[in-house]
Parts: sequence; structure tokens; C-alpha cells
Amino acid sequence: MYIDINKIDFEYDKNNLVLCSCSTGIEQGEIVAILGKSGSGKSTLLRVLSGLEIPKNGEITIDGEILVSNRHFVEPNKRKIGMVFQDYALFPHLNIIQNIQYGLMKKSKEEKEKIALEMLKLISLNEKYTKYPHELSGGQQQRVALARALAPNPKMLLLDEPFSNLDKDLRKQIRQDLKRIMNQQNMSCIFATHDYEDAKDIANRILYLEDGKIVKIEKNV
Ligand SMILES: Nc1ncnc2c1ncn2[C@@H]1O[C@H](COP(=O)(O)OP(=O)(O)OP(=O)(O)O)[C@@H](O)[C@H]1O
Repeated sequence: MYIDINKIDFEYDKNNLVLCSCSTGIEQGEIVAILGKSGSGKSTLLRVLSGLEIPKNGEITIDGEILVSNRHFVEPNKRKIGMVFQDYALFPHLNIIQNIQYGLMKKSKEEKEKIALEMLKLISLNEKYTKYPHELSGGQQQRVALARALAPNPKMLLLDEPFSNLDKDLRKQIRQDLKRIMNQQNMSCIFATHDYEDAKDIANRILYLEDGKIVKIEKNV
């Protein structure tokens, strides 16, 4: 498997496991939904994957590299994992192109421009690149957040409730956009949601999380 999540236990407070022996594998290019009620541990699992939290037990590898185990810990900024949050977290004082280029500090000016143009094309916002986040619709901001996360070419993308601020019609449209973009990039992606329709519409597989345990895995055909 491209990504292996093996028996992850996590607790914020002692003797109160929020994740309990969570295991799954993810293929390259696969989209996996984590579906669960509020408090089931979805965000925590994403935080552990991104390196913002350290598990008590368990191991995570990506493309053969151990990210965390009882002897290893790779810092979040070295993991090559992109993350998109519910509120998009775009920088309000930066325009679209600057937001997209934010994670490309180490690249040359020419490379930054090339990547940003590719990303703008991917999210179909070519003509709006000098606009600021507040001048965009929720759906457009969502696409910019996605482009910003994809620009550094991560190995995996994590999305935490990416559609929750969008109305029903826009949600449907953005789900299709996301699916197209992920497929085009052959990107492995895990997204947390409490909405079955979101999961059913775009995921290859759905993991049901209840009280920090994966209680069911459904292949989406
Ligand atoms: N920083 C923290 N300190 C202590 N407990 C926490 C912390 N963050 C989350 N928790 C607890 O861990 C459990 C899982 O929370 P988590 O945010 O992962 O759930 P979730 O499924 O993402 O919920 P939601 O859909 O509401 O975002 C909850 O019981 C929550 O109260």
C-alpha cells in the first residue's frame, strides 16, 4: 500500500483513547472518506497523519518512509502532506496567486510562476488571479485552498470537512471538481466528513469511525 496506517492509538488525556487501534491502507490515487459523528475522532486522525499530534502507539508509512513509529517522528513540515481545513484558512492580505505560491518559498521565481499557472488552470480560475479571498465566492475560495495545498506536489492530501461551509448546489459542484482534480493529479486523499452523501459521491472507500474505532469499511462502487 502507498500509505499504511497501522494500529494507531491516540489520547489527549491520560487513559482516554480518542483513537483506538486505527488501521487502514491507501493506494496511490485513492480517495478515502472518514465518516463519523461529531466527536468520533475524524479531525484527530487527520492531525495525527499530518504530524500535529503524536500517537501513543502505532505506525504510519507513506511511500515506504516511516512518518511515525515508537522510534521515529517526521516533523509536519517535512511530511509532504497537504491539508485543507473547513474554513479554507486563506491569507486575506495575499491575492489568489500569492496564496497558491505560499508553500513554494524555496522554488525559483520562474518555477513558482509555472506551478501557479498550472494550478489556476486546474481550478479554472485563470482570470481571477489578482483578486483577494474576500472577493471570491465560498466555492472559489475552496478551490484556491485546494490549489494552495496541491502546489508543493504533496504525497497525500488531507481535507477536514471541506464542504461544510457550502450550500447544497455548490457542494455538489465542488465535489465533482474535487474528484476531477484528484483524479487528474493521481493524488491520494483522505477527507473527513459527517455527511454520507459527500462520502458516497467521491470516495473510493468509506471508513466509518465511531468513538475512535473504525467499525466498518465500505467499498464504494
Ligand atoms: N485538544 C483537545 N484536547 C482534549 N480533547 C480533545 C481535543 N481535541 C479534541 N478532543 C476530543 O477528542 C474527541 C475527538 O474529537 P475530534 O475533533 O477528533 O472529532 P471529530 O469527529 O473531528 O468531530 P467534529 O466533526 O465535531 O469536528 C472528542 O471527544 C473531543 O472532545
